[in-house]
Amino acid sequence: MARLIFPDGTEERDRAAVAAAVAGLGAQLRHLPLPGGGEIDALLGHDQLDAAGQAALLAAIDAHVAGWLPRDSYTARDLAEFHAHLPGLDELRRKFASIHSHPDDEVRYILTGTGYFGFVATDGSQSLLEVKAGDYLNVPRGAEHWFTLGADPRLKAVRYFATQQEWVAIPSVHRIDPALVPA
Ligand SMILES: CSCCC(=O)/C(O)=C/O
Ligand SMILES: [Fe+2]
Ligand code: NI
Repeated sequence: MARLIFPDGTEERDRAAVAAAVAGLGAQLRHLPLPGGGEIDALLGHDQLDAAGQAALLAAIDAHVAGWLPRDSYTARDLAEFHAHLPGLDELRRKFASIHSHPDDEVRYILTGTGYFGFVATDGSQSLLEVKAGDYLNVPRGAEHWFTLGADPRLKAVRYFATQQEWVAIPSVHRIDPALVPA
């Protein structure tokens, strides 16, 4: 389950407290465990799926989230796959690991792996949310945040787009608190 990490090294692991803190940041965190076994597990086991595999995984997740994420709440979705041999991984890491916002809600459903979403509160304080499989996060348009992968860069997430069909970022004047930058 998600945990919040603060610059002083303290953490919050209580599920309700983490969700409340994320809500206080203007985002929404929910948890929907993935269905076990069968086709999904086999697909999640591949670091990089081909187009047919990606389509099959997205279709399976569509069915899984149908009651949770109404189809009319997004116009497009795609599968983000990160792993150590992903071409351009370092550039992607740099792109995501600078504070930015989006003109569209940033809606992510984590399928496998571990990732970190950083947030800037209105008072300027920063915190890091660790997310894993089954975590659903909605960062509303305009909310300042960043994203980093863990030491093991493997992560798969479905990205849902409410309006534009692609990733657009608006840079922030803020810089990440050094205490929240991985050593
Ligand atoms: C977990 S999906 C990749 C990260 C991303 O799309 C984004 O905008 C992070 O802030
Ligand atoms: Fe983002
Ligand atoms: Ni700001």
